[in-house]
Amino acid sequence: MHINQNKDNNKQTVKRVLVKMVKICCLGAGYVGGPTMAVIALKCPDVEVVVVDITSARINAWNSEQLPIYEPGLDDVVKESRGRNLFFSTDIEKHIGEADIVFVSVNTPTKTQGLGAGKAADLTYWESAARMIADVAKSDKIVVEKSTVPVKTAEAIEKILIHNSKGINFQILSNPEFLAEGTAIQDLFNPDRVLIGGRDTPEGKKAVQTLKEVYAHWVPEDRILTTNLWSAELSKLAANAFLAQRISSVNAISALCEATGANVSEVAYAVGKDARIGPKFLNASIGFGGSCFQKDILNLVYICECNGLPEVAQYWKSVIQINDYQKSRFVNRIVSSMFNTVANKKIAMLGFAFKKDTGDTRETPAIDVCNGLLGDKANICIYDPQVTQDQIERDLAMNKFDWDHPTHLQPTSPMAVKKQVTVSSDAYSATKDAHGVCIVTEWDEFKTLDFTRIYEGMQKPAFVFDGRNVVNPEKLRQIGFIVYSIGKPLDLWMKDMPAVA
Ligand SMILES: NC(=O)c1ccc[n+]([C@@H]2O[C@H](COP(=O)([O-])OP(=O)(O)OC[C@H]3O[C@@H](n4cnc5c(N)ncnc54)[C@H](O)[C@@H]3O)[C@@H](O)[C@H]2O)c1
Ligand SMILES: O=c1ccn([C@@H]2O[C@H](COP(=O)(O)OP(=O)(O)O[C@H]3O[C@H](CO)[C@@H](O)[C@H](O)[C@H]3O)[C@@H](O)[C@H]2O)c(=O)[nH]1
Repeated sequence: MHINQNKDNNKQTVKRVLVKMVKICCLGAGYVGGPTMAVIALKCPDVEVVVVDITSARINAWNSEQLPIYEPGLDDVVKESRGRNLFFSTDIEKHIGEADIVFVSVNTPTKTQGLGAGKAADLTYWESAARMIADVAKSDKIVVEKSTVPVKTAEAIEKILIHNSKGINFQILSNPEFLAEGTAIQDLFNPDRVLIGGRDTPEGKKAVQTLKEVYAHWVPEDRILTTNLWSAELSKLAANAFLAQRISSVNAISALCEATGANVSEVAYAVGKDARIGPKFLNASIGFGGSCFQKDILNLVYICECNGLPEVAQYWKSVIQINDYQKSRFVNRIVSSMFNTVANKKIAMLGFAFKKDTGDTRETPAIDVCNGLLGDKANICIYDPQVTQDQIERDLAMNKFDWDHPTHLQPTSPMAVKKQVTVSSDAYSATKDAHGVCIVTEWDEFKTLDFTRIYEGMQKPAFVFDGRNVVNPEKLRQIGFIVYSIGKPLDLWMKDMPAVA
């Protein structure tokens, strides 16, 4: 028995040695590439994962104690695998050359110039990644679209690769990412689904199976969906459009709540109790932000227009129009409540990130609120627990859409950093001597602030404008504040004032 056991062990060892270690290279060490690859490395110790990037500062940060992005749980995941089977490098050519599977998770910003400007996806970074893969590849590769791209991008990428292939076989897969920032690690550990689109050929099916085996290390098989390439690409755009549409729907209702005395939290709760609708993603807010929703809907709108579907394009465009309306409605509430002027008044802004638990500020509604208030000559003092002063200053000096390019390629606007904006290291100093406080990010710590202390330090009348419904308006009114909460019955002070000037 002892001898047999040894034989079995030997057989397994031989089997292990014969199975070649799968090597993955990911182009793009950003919010998607970094966490996604860190989780693959953690869950698949038999796979070597190298994340590469053209921005060396980002790679240096991934190799340091201070990771380049803030994401709960990310530090532990990276520390567990880094140096074992997870590596971060700027040697792009070497690692593409050695990889079996190449993920491409580079920026796909909205075009700012030329055909489709303001709507279409800018595929410059994707195309240069594809050309680099074709240039340096010496063996067959599976190329995986991880970035969010227009439908039919795989076809274009395939053409670039095949026309430059030198006899190498490339299989293109679409494997869009559905993680949300702030919950990226739990989303990756326990995804609702993993979607893999591929060609319906024997080679295509084999490539799908290879990628499926990577995810099957920890994702139950029934959650790994396989489709054709175009369905996978379109599902990603459609999922984001549906999610954003829910927010615009509840935000549109929030305006009606304010006009009628209904309470948007009660309405959303009652509506969400319908099992067909469901309770999630119905929080009225100052408007959605983040690098994805607006960009991806604009991209969808452009694709509809290009396919001769103007009515469908208009339908999705209205989701963004309501979002813009919600942001300007918020600014107008602030200005009209404060005697129609905020000139030279200190307004404290609590939060700047586009949602809690992230330091990401891409397309954050805070930028629009700042610009709206600055247009009315306010002095703004900002506090966010995760966003640096440098980032805030860059955001306020940048032109729309420039934020979504690699950091070292971001054009800086000639506009000087605004003198009317200061940044504080805590909520109490930010609100000291302020006329009004606006809450733009739903950080948990804002729920437990000592508002009596804040009230005492402020100018009177003291206003709170809660764009995230994080404070209890009644409790704040008892302290003495005039309170505006999105979609909630209006303070007597605001009853007859116009919501939109
Ligand atoms: N952020 C999210 O939550 C999220 C979720 C799902 C999908 N996506 C999509 O994933 C893609 C990446 O998003 P992100 O948020 O990670 O962006 P990001 O800006 O954080 O990261 C992209 C990285 O790609 C690098 N890069 C650009 N061109 C390169 C090249 N040719 N070779 C190597 N590196 C290159 C950049 O330097 C940058 O570090 C986008 O298409 C986005 O829409 C994002
Ligand atoms: O009920 C809600 C839910 C969200 N938001 C806002 O909507 C924006 C986006 O939030 P969320 O979707 O949670 O974060 P993202 O990281 O932008 O994730 C979205 O965009 C990613 C990029 O494509 C997708 O992968 C995710 O599935 C999709 O949720 C933020 O400003 C939120 O504050 C609301 O206002 N109300």
